[in-house]
Amino acid sequence: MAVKEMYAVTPQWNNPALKEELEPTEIEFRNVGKCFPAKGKADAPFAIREVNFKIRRGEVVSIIGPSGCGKSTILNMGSGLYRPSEGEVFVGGEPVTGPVPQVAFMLQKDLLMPWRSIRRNVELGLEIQGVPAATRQKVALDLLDRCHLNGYADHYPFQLSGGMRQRAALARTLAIDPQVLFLDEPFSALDAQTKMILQQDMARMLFDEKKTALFITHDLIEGIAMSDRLLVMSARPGTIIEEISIDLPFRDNPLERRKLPEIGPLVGRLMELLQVGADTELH
Ligand SMILES: Nc1ncnc2c1ncn2[C@@H]1O[C@H](COP(=O)(O)OP(=O)(O)OP(=O)(O)O)[C@@H](O)[C@H]1O
Repeated sequence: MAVKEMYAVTPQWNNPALKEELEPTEIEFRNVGKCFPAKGKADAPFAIREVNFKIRRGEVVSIIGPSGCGKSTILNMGSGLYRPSEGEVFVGGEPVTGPVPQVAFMLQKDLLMPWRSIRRNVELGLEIQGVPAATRQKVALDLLDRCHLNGYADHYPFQLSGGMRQRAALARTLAIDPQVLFLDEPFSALDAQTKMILQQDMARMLFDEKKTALFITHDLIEGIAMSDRLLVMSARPGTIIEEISIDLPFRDNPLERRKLPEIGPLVGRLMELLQVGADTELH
């Protein structure tokens, strides 16, 4: 049975019409294109073209697509680091014309500062905002507790495992209390089990605090387990070729969602769209 047929009846827990009524649009890309002019070349090829999508407040949406199709470019435009060459980007209903304060980024590399303790790494964004030391410390310790790093506040990054460092990076990302999170493959450097545990923590926090997240992943099951919706992109110049609603329970519990029988057909559909194995002979 085709995936589209399987989900023809939209269940009550994830009725997009209901959500549309309740939640405003948080992120919108309207006909967005981006080209990067190369030195000495008159015409710059487009990296992405005619990218259109809307994300409502509290939704988690994953972008899946082949390497180089422009996923990070989309995140960089959403956070105001890059300007579109054509079209418009909106966050929180406002056009993005520079760095957006209510947005935070989390990357594959934790980028913790080696000379700062874990607590002082988490406090960094608040320090830049001029938040008093006592408040910063309270926020940081509370977040470290929620990220299961209780007792590691005075350690330095080199004393932590990869998974713990990424937990610290998550605490730092959440410290400024952003409404929107741009997550660029935050778990891809971790081993499979640590990755699943961190996905679980992240999913719970995003759900409990109704954060809006745009998430890049190459891991198809991770995208399905963590998201309300998937945006599937074509190869360069990247554009969105399909939107898939993940009408499954447990958006706050990816460990449970992974076990659902619907995951297999959804992975199959994504593999078809991404043409995984199409030009490879299997022996
Ligand atoms: N600052 C830049 N200057 C020039 N070209 C760039 C720049 N940033 C991205 N590109 C180009 O734009 C295209 C899309 O890059 P991007 O990093 O967004 O892809 P991606 O889908 O995130 O890739 P991957 O999955 O491999 O991380 C690539 O061809 C890349 O070389």
